[in-house]
Amino acid sequence: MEEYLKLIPTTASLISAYSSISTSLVLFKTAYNQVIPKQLQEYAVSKFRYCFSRSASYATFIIEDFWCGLGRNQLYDAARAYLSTKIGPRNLKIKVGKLEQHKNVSAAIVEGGKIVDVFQGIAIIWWCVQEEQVTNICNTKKGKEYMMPQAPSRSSYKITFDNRYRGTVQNDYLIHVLDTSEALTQGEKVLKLYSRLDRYHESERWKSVEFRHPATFDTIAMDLELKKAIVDDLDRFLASKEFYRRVGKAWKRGYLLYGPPGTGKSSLIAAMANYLNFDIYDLELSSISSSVDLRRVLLNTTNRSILVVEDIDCNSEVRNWCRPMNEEHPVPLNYANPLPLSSLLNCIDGLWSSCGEARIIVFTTNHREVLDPALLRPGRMDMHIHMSYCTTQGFRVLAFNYLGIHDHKLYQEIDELVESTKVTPASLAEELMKSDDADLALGEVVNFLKRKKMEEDQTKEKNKRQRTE
Ligand SMILES: Nc1ncnc2c1ncn2[C@@H]1O[C@H](COP(=O)(O)OP(=O)(O)OP(=O)(O)O)[C@@H](O)[C@H]1O
Repeated sequence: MEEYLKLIPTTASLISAYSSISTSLVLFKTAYNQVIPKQLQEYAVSKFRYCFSRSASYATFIIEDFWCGLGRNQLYDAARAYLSTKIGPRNLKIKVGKLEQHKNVSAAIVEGGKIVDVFQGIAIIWWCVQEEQVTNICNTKKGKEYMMPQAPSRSSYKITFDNRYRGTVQNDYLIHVLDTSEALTQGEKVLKLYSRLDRYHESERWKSVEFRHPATFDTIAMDLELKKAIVDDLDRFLASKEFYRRVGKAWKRGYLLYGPPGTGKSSLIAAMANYLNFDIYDLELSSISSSVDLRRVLLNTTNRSILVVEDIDCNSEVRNWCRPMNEEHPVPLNYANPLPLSSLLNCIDGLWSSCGEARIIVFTTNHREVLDPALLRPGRMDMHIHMSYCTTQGFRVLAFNYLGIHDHKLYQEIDELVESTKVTPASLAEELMKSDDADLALGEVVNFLKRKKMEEDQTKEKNKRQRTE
């Protein structure tokens, strides 16, 4: 035992060993700095780093705001939301702000800022990078300076990590970032309405504005059974991801809305978008110059969105989708290089079958009867929705929207008039808006309907006379 005790160093001997080691280190450092030239020192350090980096090499992923010029990079947006939760006291300089729809102030890292995240024991370093805007000042032959147009500045995130964990980062960590950001932003989504400039402006990208249309299925005045059928169809479609995957079809649904102007086609699209929480892409076909352009435009739309092509019977590019001219609906043909219907539908089928996410396309027309049967064929547009003149059920919905009433003594008279005239919900909505007082507003509706009925009766009488003459 005594033998073993002798081997344990005393406190005094430990202190003396510590002081001699630290003195030697200081002496070594001084000698190293004084004797070894600076260049040689840097060479030694770089060699040391090289040896070290061979055992642990670092990989870098770059996440740009736009993905290969094709569209917005979802991962970039997700990273921004994700990183806002990772900001800590070490981030001395951060950006702060608040959107109208958010309850709290949000934070974001500044350009050049760094965040260290740990996932399954792997350290992942994030950098926020912003490419400088390039302003080129050029000289003309006459010596005058002029500014070249500025390229828009691009933002990106850079992540660095030990390359040995590349698979985990690529397959698990980035999915974790996407999932976390989705959970964080759930319920905060502000719908967007995207549109494009015409083909003469160099605008490849969609421009968006916030979409805050108040229409919902509750406020749409239409046949109740038809309304229920649309809602059920949308629900079934959303729940059928597995079905579409199994049968190898693009997870998309097409709706053709037809009916006279002012019957609520645009309102129904807005109600669908609000119900599904989908953005809207308003595609003006006259802005498309070729099939290649169409492809690029469609690639730039995001998943879970509604692509709308309004008034397809009026659109010059699709007039060849219409039957030849007839007296009632003069539709001139012979447009130069119109975009064939098949191009649009094939392009949609081809592109959307690989996106794996729900997409909806809506065509609207005031004249379904002039459309090419190819568009009306089953399988092209899944559901044809007739937006009709106002019905008595529809009027009840409108009256509740505008006056907040379920019943009124004038309803019986209004019902009879509505059933015997062709009035659009838009024109009735206009009458209802004339007063907040239900008696006055409904009085205006009765007068309007009586006038309408008289006009219609007169027209019928005139037509009858013309036919007998
Ligand atoms: N079915 C409806 N239910 C509720 N409101 C309606 C309905 N139809 C029309 N309206 C009212 O009339 C306005 C115009 O209707 P909307 O633009 O939706 O009709 P539309 O059929 O798309 O017309 P157009 O063919 O001219 O584009 C709407 O803003 C809304 O206030």
